[in-house]
Amino acid sequence: MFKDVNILKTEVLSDNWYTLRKITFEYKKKNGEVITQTREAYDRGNGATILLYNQEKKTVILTRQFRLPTYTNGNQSGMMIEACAGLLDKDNAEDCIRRETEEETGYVVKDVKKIFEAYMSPGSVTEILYFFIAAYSKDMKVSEGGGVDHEEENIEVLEMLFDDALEMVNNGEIKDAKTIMLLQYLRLQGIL
Ligand SMILES: Nc1nc2c(ncn2[C@@H]2O[C@H](COP(=O)(O)OP(=O)(O)O[C@H]3O[C@H](CO)[C@@H](O)[C@H](O)[C@@H]3O)[C@@H](O)[C@H]2O)c(=O)[nH]1
Ligand SMILES: [Mg+2]
Repeated sequence: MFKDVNILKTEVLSDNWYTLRKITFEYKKKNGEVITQTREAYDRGNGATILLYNQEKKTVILTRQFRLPTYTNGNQSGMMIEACAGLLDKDNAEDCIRRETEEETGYVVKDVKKIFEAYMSPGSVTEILYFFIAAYSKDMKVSEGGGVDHEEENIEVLEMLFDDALEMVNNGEIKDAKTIMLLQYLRLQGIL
């Protein structure tokens, strides 16, 4: 029986660091007509991201790092202010985000709360991103953070007032989608 979607052919166009596939498929439209389409899909795995917040100090922890793709598309310095995030290895999203939090920010947080998940670029990138928040305090800081040396991550850790971060969304200094979603979530929920 023909389903609404039927994959006919998958070609790997590139599998250097991540995988770019060209997929030809049949798709049944609402009116019953079956059409054949080809689409490219970039598979870089799935990811997790977290916003650390402190309700007493009214602060959040963010990171700053060079992001080459943005440099090629209008971001003059290539630097991006982002919530801590990382790609899932074989571990689940919560274990991954705890590990990334320690590696990138130097904090070992206690309770992490999953708030939602989202496809960040559904027309071209397969990735689903798992979103978390966690309270942080000074005593949870165990190291400088900054990322893993062998992965050549050069990550700066920023602690800033939540209101300043929201203002940076308004004035365009923060332009990363996951970070904007997390900051807005904290305000919408009345957490900060
Ligand atoms: N050598 C090499 N390294 C790469 C390449 N592509 C990425 N990397 C490096 O691989 C590391 C991956 O680090 P993670 O912390 O695991 O992932 P991330 O790049 O921070 O990903 C997070 O942010 C992305 C962008 O917002 C998200 O898409 C992703 O889900 C996740 O949240 C980074 O140091 C990155 O520079 C490549 O083509 N070659
Ligand atoms: Mg990262």
